[in-house]
Amino acid sequence: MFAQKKTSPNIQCIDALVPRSLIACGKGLLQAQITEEGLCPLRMHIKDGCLNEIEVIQHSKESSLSLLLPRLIEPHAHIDKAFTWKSFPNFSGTYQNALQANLEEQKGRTMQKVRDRAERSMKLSLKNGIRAVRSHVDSFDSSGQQTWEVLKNIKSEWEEFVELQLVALVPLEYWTTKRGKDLARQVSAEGGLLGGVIVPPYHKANLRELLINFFCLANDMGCGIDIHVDETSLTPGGGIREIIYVLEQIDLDIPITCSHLSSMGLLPSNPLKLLAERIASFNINVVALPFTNFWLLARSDKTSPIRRPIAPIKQLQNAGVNVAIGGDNVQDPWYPGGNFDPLSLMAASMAFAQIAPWNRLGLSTFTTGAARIMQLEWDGIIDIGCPADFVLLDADSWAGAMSTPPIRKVMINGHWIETDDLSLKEGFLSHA
Ligand SMILES: O=c1cc[nH]c(=O)[nH]1
Repeated sequence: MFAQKKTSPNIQCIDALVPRSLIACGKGLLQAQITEEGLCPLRMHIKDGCLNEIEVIQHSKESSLSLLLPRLIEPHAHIDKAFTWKSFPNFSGTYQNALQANLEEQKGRTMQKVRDRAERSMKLSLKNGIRAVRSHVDSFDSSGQQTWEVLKNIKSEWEEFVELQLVALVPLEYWTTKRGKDLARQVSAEGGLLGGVIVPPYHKANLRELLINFFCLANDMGCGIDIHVDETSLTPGGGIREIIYVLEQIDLDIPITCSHLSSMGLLPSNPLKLLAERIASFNINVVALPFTNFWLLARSDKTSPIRRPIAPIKQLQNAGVNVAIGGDNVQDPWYPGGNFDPLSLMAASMAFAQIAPWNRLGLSTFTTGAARIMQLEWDGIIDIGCPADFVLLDADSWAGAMSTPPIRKVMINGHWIETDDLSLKEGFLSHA
């Protein structure tokens, strides 16, 4: 099924269907066919780890080509607690019980346990076609220090294969303490981001003070911010309004990402539009997290929820906000499913949020939008000179790719990766 060949010792070609919305506008590509799903049949010439030439090819209904994408991005994960569901389940599925089980799990954390979970997360990410992961890290006190230490090592061990960004996740109050400030210095030195949580009840005066302290600390340290905001169905948009109130008082020179923004989706359309415009005016990025939100929020024992709290992805995009979609928790007290599979997340997002990958803005939530949030070196646009960093799917249409998570091959800098046996990292790169 996968069509590849070598045309000379160091040039190889892949004939594939490539999303039109990810191809830089090359004059030579204007005559390329475009399928009804927005896919162009192209011959990709790869040399010295980069895309060297893009050639238009003919494609008929009978000839079957595979779908080729830039490797994808996980902009919001928790690899330190992934796979803890078995020991710390949360059968009630409530936010409160998730938090309680999470805190229980932290008490018995060892460095080995964190390493095992993180390695499993990174292996799955690589195998499933992910090139970068941003993980929030429970960073409170001494267990947090140990977790951070392990993940710092994992980050450098994996850098050749998957870029790992780390966000220190602590209560906002922690950033006012001496320990918090020491942690911020450490995170800054290690190139990480500062994080936190804002959920109701919102005590405005106190929250504003905490936010000013947090923003100024991050700014002084030169650290980006990625904060859990409004993961709730109560007081719609209450936390993000306070963030904006504070941002109006201070000047910041750091990137800001708000993850979740779930309750904002419950606002009526006019206030929602105005709030989205204010979010855009402060260049705040948003990461929507449908799996965890649909599982935890708007719960009641006897009714199935009809109105679902989730970031209003399309309204935010229409207002000019950069939005990505993340997988969030994987098999932990916050969500029992998930597998670091971006294709499964894409398929679920079709149902959760009517996000279609043949739509440019829809696809951007997994590709260019997510790359911008993580400030990755490559924006994910397929162009001459871009890295040959691809995932090739055993599917010849978007519908096929979304119906069952497809078998896939992963290429990094022009080399196919052997992902069948992920026990040894050294064995990943196939130089054949
Ligand atoms: O792990 C966490 C922590 C907060 N909120 C989540 O959804 N997951």
